[in-house]
Parts: sequence; structure tokens; C-alpha cells
Amino acid sequence: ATPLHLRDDHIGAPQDATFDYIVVGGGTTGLTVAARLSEHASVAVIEAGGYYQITYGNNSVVPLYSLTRIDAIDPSPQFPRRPEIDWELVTVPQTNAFNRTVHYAQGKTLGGSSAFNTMSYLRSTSSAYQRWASMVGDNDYTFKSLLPFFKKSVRLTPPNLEKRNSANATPEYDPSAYGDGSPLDVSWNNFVDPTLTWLAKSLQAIGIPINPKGFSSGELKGGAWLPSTIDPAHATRESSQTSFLDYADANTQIKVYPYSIAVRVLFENETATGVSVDTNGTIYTLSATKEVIVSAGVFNSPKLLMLSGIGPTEVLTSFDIPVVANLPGVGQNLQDPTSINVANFVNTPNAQSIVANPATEPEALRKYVEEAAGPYSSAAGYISYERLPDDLRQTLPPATLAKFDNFPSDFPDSQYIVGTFVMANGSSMGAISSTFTRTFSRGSVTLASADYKDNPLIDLGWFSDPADADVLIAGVKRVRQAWSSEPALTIRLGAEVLPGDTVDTDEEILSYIKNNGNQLWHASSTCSMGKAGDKSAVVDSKGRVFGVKGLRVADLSVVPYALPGHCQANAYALGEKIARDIIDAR
Ligand SMILES: Cc1cc2nc3c(=O)[nH]c(=O)nc-3n(C[C@H](O)[C@H](O)[C@H](O)COP(=O)(O)OP(=O)(O)OC[C@H]3O[C@@H](n4cnc5c(N)ncnc54)[C@H](O)[C@@H]3O)c2cc1C
Repeated sequence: ATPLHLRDDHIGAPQDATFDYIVVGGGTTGLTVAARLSEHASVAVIEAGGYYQITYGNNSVVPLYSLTRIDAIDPSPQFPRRPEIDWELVTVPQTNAFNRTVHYAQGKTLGGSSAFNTMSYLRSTSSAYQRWASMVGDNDYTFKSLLPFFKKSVRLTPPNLEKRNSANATPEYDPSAYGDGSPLDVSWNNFVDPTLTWLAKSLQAIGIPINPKGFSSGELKGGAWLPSTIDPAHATRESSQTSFLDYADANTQIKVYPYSIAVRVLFENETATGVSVDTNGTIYTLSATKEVIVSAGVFNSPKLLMLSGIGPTEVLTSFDIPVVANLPGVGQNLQDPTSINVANFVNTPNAQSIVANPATEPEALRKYVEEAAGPYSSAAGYISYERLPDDLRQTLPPATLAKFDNFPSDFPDSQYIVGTFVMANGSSMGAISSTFTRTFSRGSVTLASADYKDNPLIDLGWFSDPADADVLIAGVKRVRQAWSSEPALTIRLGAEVLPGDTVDTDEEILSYIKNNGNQLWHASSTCSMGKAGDKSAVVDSKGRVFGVKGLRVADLSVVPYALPGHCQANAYALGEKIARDIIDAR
């Protein structure tokens, strides 16, 4: 479905050139901003990677592989090296998680992290956006104000119930949360793993009913069969590259510099004038007559700002980087929600086992290629949100409950995601993960050196605030209730596998969480948006970097706190919104 090339005259040559706007990072937000700006002005995009469909093949394209076979996202420190698509970021030892180091996958490709994320599409809650608006003093961030930007990108195709063929997984959603937007396709997958339908029923059985509106209307309450960023005609991944870049390539004069690294932003008298770029060792300058927009993601945007002289003075001077603006907040305030699985063997087949079986694989392949259906099209599943039941909530330490008061009262406490996978010996497992939705722990990003080729030092700060683990402990107990419900017992085999029956007391669960807690890759807030005069803020509510002119940041690093829900919808909407701010200000 995708033309895997740009028009020849849309590929930038590695030599000095001038544009109205330069966008650093052809990722989720960056390509959204760049495509919209290029409707009005000359725009260059500098992107470190190329086409993931070429460098990483079906792993990123076929939905089932994106859930099960995509080794580039392995979180263990022994992860397989995939420099053709991943930045290979590894954290410093997490001192509150038994000094574990974590590989934190981030897309290094046109499409950025949308090129290998799990594709679920959902928005946060009205009260969460209201909190964002209040924190930054700008009502542009209420759900009502953002809704037109959410709608603007997305072309929703209703579920194909005949192909989906699962009466137990009929999606409920609110069509009015979508409009006639484009170019990003969002729809429901045409195959549902039987294990997931039983696990969804188990969450309903413990009192978390389906939300008739789904999760795009400003509510995260109850359960929903989620849509995915997929092209429903072909059952292939949609990313900011297959949507926004394709659109801009066909309709504008966008210029893209693939396999090119932004070395630093250049300044004259505190005004950004361009970017120094490295394409395969050739260093040259792209000049911006209007603005530079940094969309390098939650870890690389603060890195690039610091390399460019914007950040905490003591960090910059320790690396002999001339200070352009002393902004102590750059790289601070990192928030990364973590999750923990409760898993059991199950007697239900799953998509992976069907395609691994030589007897059933040929028909699965035919169905995928000819009908865009069947197990290979398997994508996002079922998620639930709830306020913990009172008896469990009361087990939380008073200090933790008191911290909840800083959040809107209708915030969910916990998120539960159902999943299924196959063990090496071929047995099927079902899993329900629990995640906290208010993130209290704080981490940071700083420079490892003044060399732009070095990855930054990342401390996720996992469990630096005990409240996060408190909520996860309650979440594990709640998920065990689901696993003990009648629908789950219909498919469950034997004793609990993860964490296992020996993990029982709060201390044992806490230790298990610290040893096994995992990221959802939803990190945010390292170049936080804030009000003028807020010393920890890096950008204002239009993404403009404080203390300099002509420079914005537009990606998930600017979101001032970790919103409940998943992030990519926010990245696309933010891209639309900041592009509109820029166009309106011309
Ligand atoms: C494995 C995984 C699963 C996820 N699952 C989901 C999900 O199911 N649903 C959901 O909503 N969210 C999900 N997310 C989160 C979501 O995809 C990301 O939060 C979002 O895509 C981030 O967008 P961004 O624009 O901030 O950054 P990115 O999309 O990461 O873009 C940053 C871009 O900048 C480029 N870049 C960086 N530095 C430089 C430089 N110096 N020079 C040139 N280019 C540079 C990068 O190569 C990249 O293309 C997932 C993320 C991951 C990693």
C-alpha cells in the first residue's frame, strides 16, 4: 500500500540549504508538524533513519509480528542490536529496582516510535487534559479544545464485524469522537485471539463493564476493544510515515534528509538560525529563515537541546558547551509508567500458535494476503480502567492515597491490558498486566558526553516514589481476582505461572515488581511545558523554548506529566496543534 520511496526531488542532498522551517526528527509528532507546515511553507525534515519497511521488513508491517516477533523492543539489557530501527538506549542502573538496567526501545526511522509501537489508539480523559491546561495556563489543552486536532488526523474505518468474526469482541465506540480527518488510518483488526475474549470477560466478571463509548471520548473507565493504527484495506501498520509523510510527499514540496543526524541547533544572538547536520560523515548546515522545531523524542530532544547550549548550566559547562540559555528543567521530570504481568497457561489457541503450525499456517497466510484478515492481522486487544474497589483501595498507605488528591477525582487508579503469547515449548499463555495511571516517580536524561554520536544517560527513576509500587501491588491482587473468576477458570491451566503462588505477601509482590516491572514505552515530560516564570519549564504552551527565539520542541517530551492512557494519539494531536500555532503566528 505504501510507496517505499520519496519523490527524487524530495530527498535532500547533503549540502548547505535554506528553508522556512526545519524539523529535527521524522517521528510521530515530527512528521505531523512537518506535513502540515509544508502545506504553507518550505520545510526540511532531518531524520536519523530510513524506511523501516525496508530495514526491518515484515516485523514492523504485519500486525501480528508487531505484537510478537519484533525483537527490537526487547527490554532486557541483552537485547538484540537493531541499529537500523532502534536507538539502542540503555538506562543507568535503576537503584530502586535492584539496579536493573533496561533497554528502552525508541524508533530510529521515518515514523519514529510509531513505526514499531503496539498500534493501540486511545485518548486520555477530559480531566487529565484539563489538568494539563491548568498546569500550563492555557485552555488550548482541554479535551474540548484538543478534540478538533484529534479528529483532524484520523480517518476511522468502522469495524468489519463479518471479517472480525468474534461475537464476544464487538467494539463499542462513539462515532462522534471522530470526524472526516486524514491521513492516519485507524480501525479494528480482523481477528481476535480467543484467549483475549475470555480474559476480557474475566475483567467484566469482577465488575469492570464495557464502556459503550470506547476510549476516544475523554473517558477511561470500564473496558474497550481498542482500535489500532492500521490500514484496514491491507491489515498493515499505519505510522506517521505511511500517513503524514506519504501525504506530504504527494501534495507538497517537503524535503527529507534521511539517515541524517542533527548535530546541534545553531544560534545567532539567541535566535535559532539552523541546524548542523551529519549525513554519513558529511557535515553541513540547513538554515531556517523562520523556525527550527525539535521533534527528536523524549530522550533525544533534551539531548539535542543540551548539545546546542540549552539546559542546566552546570551540565553544559561540565562538557565545555557554550551556554545559550540556562534552563534547569531540560532533561528533568521524566515520567515513565511501569506495569506488571500476572500470567497463566491457558487451553485456548492463539494467533501465534496458529501461524506456527504448518497445518494451519497456509490458510492463515492466504486469509491475510487475500482478505486482510485472520491471525496475521491480529492487533490491539482489550484494555480496562477502574478506580480500585474500596476494600483494595483501603490497603494503600495513607501517604499514597493523600498523593491522589493532587489529581482529578475521576482519574482511574489502574489500567489492565490483556495479552497472550506462546512459550518456547509451544504452550499458550494468557496475561493480564496492571499499570498505575498516576506516575509519581521521577527520572532524568542528561548528556553522557559532548559527542552527538553518544546516547544520553537515562535514569527512568523507577519506583523512586513508593506510591507507584503501592498501586501495582494492589493491581496484582486485583488481576488475580480476574484470573480466579469463572471466565478465566474456563481456560486457565494449573497453578499461576507469573508471579507464581510463592509470591504472596505484599513484600514478596513488591520484590517481584521491582525485579520484573516493565515499561510500556510511554515515557514523557523531559522538556516540560509550563507557565512563564516556572523555573522547571522548558517550553511555553505553544512549544516555544524559553530564553531563545525561533526554536520549538514538539513531541511527547513537552507534555507536562504522564497522562493516563496511551501516547500516540497525543503525539499526533500535539503535532497538529503546534503546526496550527506556527501557521497562525505567521
Ligand atoms: C515498543 C513501543 C510500543 C508502544 N505502544 C504504543 C501503543 O500501543 N499505543 C500508543 O498510543 N503508544 C504506544 N507507544 C508510545 C508511542 O508510540 C510514542 O510515545 C510516540 O510514538 C512518541 O512520539 P514522539 O514524536 O515523541 O517521538 P518519536 O516518534 O520516537 O520520534 C522521534 C524521532 O526523532 C528522530 N531523531 C532523534 N534524534 C535525532 C537526531 N539527532 N537527528 C535526527 N533524527 C533524530 C528519531 O529517529 C525518531 O524518528 C509505544 C512505544 C514503543 C517504543
